[in-house]
Amino acid sequence: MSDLYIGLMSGTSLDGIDGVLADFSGPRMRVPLHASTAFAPALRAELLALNTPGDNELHRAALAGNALSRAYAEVVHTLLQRSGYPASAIRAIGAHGQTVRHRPQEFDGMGYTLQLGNPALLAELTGIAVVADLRSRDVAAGGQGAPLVPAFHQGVFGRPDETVLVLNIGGISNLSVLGADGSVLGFDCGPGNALMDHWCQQHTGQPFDKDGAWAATGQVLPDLLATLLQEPYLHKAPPKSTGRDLFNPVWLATHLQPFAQAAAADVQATLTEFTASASAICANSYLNNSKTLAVCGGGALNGQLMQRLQTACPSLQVVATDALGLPALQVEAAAFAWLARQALCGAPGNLPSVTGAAGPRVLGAVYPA
Ligand SMILES: Nc1ncnc2c1ncn2[C@@H]1O[C@H](COP(=O)(O)OP(=O)(O)OP(=O)(O)O)[C@@H](O)[C@H]1O
Ligand SMILES: CC(=O)N[C@H]1[C@@H]2OC[C@@H](O2)[C@@H](O)[C@@H]1O[C@H](C)C(=O)O
Repeated sequence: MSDLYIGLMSGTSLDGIDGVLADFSGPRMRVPLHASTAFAPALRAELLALNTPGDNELHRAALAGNALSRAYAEVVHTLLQRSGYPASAIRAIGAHGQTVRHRPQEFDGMGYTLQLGNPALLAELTGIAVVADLRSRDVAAGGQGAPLVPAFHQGVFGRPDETVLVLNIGGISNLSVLGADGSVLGFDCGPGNALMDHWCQQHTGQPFDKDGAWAATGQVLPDLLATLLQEPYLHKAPPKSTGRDLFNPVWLATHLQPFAQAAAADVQATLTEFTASASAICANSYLNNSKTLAVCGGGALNGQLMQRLQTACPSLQVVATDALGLPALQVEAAAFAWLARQALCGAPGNLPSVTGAAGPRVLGAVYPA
């Protein structure tokens, strides 16, 4: 009998939505289908704006949540149409929502993490149960609420004979350290594509630097790189998580002030090197006996970034997760299908060894079909 879930992810890159159909009926999860859609420009602009305090936020956040859920529903309908399955064949949708604030333990040890979306509307539009708000319970238990994917990474990429390192490079980058003994560590390394995307958009009008081709035309600026690498977050011990609350255009502009005369392509080359270095520092700190650094997220499609990462991690073979059986752009959405399944099974989704929560917790709120 099939055991089908849909996972939907729209992450900190704010590029759009990835959705997968995931089948858990066999001994190994399978992903028979992947669909993605870019955000409509107006929705993207509003979600981006809602990342920083502004006027009339509650109203605007609610409307943006509705628009996001409609876009999520379109991805679900595409997956159903292409697969031929009726809505009734899907047990649940794991819907991440759009993170617009992430301040897990900032305020007297109890903060919040906020993912916009309207899961009730998504359930209504699709006729499928929705599991949403997958981070708050971990935060309530004293955890970071992120990253959540390491437990899923362990199930899919973990090996009994060597430590496997998995690096997700989305808007923010996060590392999972999958021990041969089943132990799992994980934390956010720092910026992923967010800073490179911003600079590229500002100077070329393109939303991202395709294959890192623009960065490849520039020279890394050593003084700027050294300044960026001084960011205190990079030197904090885990558990830790971050987001656009820290790595945003204001942060970048502040660090760039003394380099106002620098050529834009050199800054892009330096941001690419910085992104690779911030992740490589993490990977190189947890080598154990690992041979492979498996990269997922859109960063895996940036050839220049992958090359810089390989140079910065000489003892590891840097590959996209495609080589390990799950394409780079499907991993996060598949993780949210898995998290929805955990919720319906009443099983924990978090790992206290990763998030620092007081214990394992069943994550998410369920909106029945
Ligand atoms: N061909 C490509 N060349 C260079 N960069 C690419 C390419 N394709 C995608 N990207 C980068 O990947 C980003 C999207 O990655 P992804 O979908 O993993 O982000 P996300 O879901 O927002 O991630 P997260 O939730 O982990 O922050 C784009 O914004 C872009 O920077
Ligand atoms: C709060 C939040 O949305 N965090 C995201 C973000 O994007 C990458 C990194 O920062 C990671 O911590 C997390 O996403 C993945 C899916 C996670 O929870 O594992």
